[in-house]
Amino acid sequence: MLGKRTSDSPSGQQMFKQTKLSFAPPPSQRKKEPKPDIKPALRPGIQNDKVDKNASTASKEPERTVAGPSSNTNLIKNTPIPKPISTSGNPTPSPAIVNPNPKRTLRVVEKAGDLFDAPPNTVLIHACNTQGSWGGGIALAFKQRYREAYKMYRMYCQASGTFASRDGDLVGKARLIAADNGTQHWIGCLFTSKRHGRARDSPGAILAATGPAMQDLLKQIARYNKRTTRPENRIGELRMCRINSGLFGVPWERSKAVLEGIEVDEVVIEVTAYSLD
Ligand SMILES: Nc1ncnc2c1ncn2[C@@H]1O[C@H](COP(=O)(O)OP(=O)(O)OC[C@H]2O[C@H](OP(=O)(O)O)[C@H](O)[C@@H]2O)[C@@H](O)[C@H]1O
Repeated sequence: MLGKRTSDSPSGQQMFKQTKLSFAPPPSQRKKEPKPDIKPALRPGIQNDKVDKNASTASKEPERTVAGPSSNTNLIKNTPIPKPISTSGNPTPSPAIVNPNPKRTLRVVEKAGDLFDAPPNTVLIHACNTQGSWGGGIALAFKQRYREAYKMYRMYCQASGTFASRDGDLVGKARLIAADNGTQHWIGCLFTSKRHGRARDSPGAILAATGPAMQDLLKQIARYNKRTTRPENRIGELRMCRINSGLFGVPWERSKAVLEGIEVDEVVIEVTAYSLD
């Protein structure tokens, strides 16, 4: 689904407007954000006061430091609340049909394909431990592709006091990291297990952490997009692998069910889960 934000602070109907994007200017005309933050705000404990103060408990979304190549984006906005179904001859439809306040939940769309084959401004989401290790599975592929992002992730884990087996409070949280390799991708780290390998959390604990972690990530993305004035810099699409289903050993359908139960309010987000099979 394609959507375009029509102003920095869309309101009312604008939030629900679905249009195909075509705002990407040619490279020569691309402008940087008016106040480019030259600080890599992803370095907790070092350059971002907010992150520094809250590194162990909160996730602060980063600033992308340079306005890079743009692309069509397809941030998923709220779908309009369906109008009540009017049944002729029945002026008072059954409450089962008319829900004045329908719950809106995350949509999970599944596709076959390589997660990394994604356009700019896409968040690539994967499940992480809180120990600072991207040692296997798709995490290792992330590490090989996004070296600096891996360092940021590792540093964040260390700054959060979870390194070296100390108690981690990152479980159930997330970290949004700007990719460093020219792809204009973002990395969405969902901390769904404290440890990894044989010491990973139980499937129940991983599932319990998955919902809050995803919600935390969605908040970070929404905050980033809200404060980013240039549409070409906004995050447009969310993609994930079948999180938790490999080395973490949790059947994908169970994680998917958790994700689909996440309530979303202001902005309804759709996430596409890619798998190679
Ligand atoms: N290019 C690609 N495109 C699309 N899907 C791809 C793909 N490549 C692989 N997949 C699939 O992606 C799913 C997740 O499977 P994974 O085993 O990776 O992740 P997980 O979430 O179960 O576990 C997390 C822990 O694994 C790591 O390694 P370490 O513990 O550090 O060693 C972390 O650090 C964590 O701790 C499986 O369906 C794979 O088929």
